[in-house]
Amino acid sequence: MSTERLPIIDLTPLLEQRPGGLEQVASDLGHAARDIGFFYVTGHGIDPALIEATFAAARTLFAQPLETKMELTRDFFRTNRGYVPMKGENLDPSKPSDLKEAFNIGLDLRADDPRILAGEPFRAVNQWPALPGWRDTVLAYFNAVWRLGRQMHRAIAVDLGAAPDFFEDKLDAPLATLRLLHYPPQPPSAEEGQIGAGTHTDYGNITILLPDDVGGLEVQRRDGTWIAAPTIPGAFVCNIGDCLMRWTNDVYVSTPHRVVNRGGRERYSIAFFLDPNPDAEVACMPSCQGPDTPARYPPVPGADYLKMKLDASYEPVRRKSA
Ligand SMILES: O=C(O)CCC(=O)C(=O)O
Ligand SMILES: [Fe+2]
Repeated sequence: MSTERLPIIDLTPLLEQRPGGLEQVASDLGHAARDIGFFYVTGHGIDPALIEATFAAARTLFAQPLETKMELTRDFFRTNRGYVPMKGENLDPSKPSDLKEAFNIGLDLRADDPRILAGEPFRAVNQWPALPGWRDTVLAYFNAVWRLGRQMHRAIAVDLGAAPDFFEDKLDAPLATLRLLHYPPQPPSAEEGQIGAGTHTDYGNITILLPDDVGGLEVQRRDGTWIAAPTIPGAFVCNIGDCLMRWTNDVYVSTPHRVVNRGGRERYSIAFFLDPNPDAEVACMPSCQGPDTPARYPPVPGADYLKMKLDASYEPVRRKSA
C-alpha cells in the first residue's frame, strides 16, 4: 500500500463566494480530477448534527429484522430504490458478491408525479421504513449533499472552460442516489476475493462520500498500486464518476476503489451519487476535444448511461438468483 495521501480541498472560498474563490476551487478540483480522481473536501458547510442524525438513521435501519428490511425492496432493478441485502450486489463482477447491505433513496417524487406515470426510467417513489423522523432526516441530508454537488459543479464547469451554470439544468432533477451502507467486519470465512465492496468505478458525475471512523476505503492509482483513504473527521471523500469522465473525453478520471473492512468493527458509510438528469445529453465538452483529441464517445442521454452501468453490476447476482 502506497503512503501517498489524497488531496484535501477547502470549499470555503467557493461557498462563501469570496473574490476569486470560484476560480481557486475550480483549479484545485480540476487538478485533482485530472490526476487521482479522488479528493477530500472540507469547508462544505453541512451541519455536523445532520451528519450525525443521518448516521444514526442508518444504524437504526440496518438493525431492523431482515424481514422488515426485505419489505423495502420492491421492484429494485427498475427503481434503484430500497433495500439491498448482504451479498445482493457484485461491484466487481469477476469476484464473489459484496459483504455489505445497502439502502437507496432517489429524488423524492409523489406517486402521481407525471414522470412516474409516464414510466420514465428510474422515476419511482422512495421506500420509507416506518421509523419516526427517519424520512425527514434522510431527505434533509439528500437535499444538503445534492446542493453541495451542484455548487461543486460550478467550479467543475469553470475548470472545463464552460459557464459556471453549465451543469445547473442537467442536475436539477437528477438520477441521484443516496445510499446508506453497512459492512460487517471482514470475516475469516470470506471466500477468496470477497470483500466489503469489490473494485469498481462509480457511474455518475461525482460521488460525495461520508465514511465513518472505521476506515477501509482504498483507491487504486493508475500504476495499479493502492492508497488507503482514511477518514478525516468532518471531511467528505469525493470522486469523479464514469459519466463525468465521458463528458470530459477522459480528461477527468474515474478511479477504481474498493472497501475492505479490516477494522474489526461494523462499518457504516453514506454515499451520494450525483448522476445527471435522465434527459441531459452527456456529450464531449468543447474544451475537451480538438484536432488531435477528437470526441471518443457519441452523445448519450443520462438515463441510458446509468442503465447500462447498473445492469452490468447486478447481472451476476440476478443470474445466480434466477
Ligand atoms: O462505503 C464506502 O466507503 C464506499 C462505497 C462505494 O464505493 C460505493 O458504494 O460506490
Ligand atoms: Fe464507489
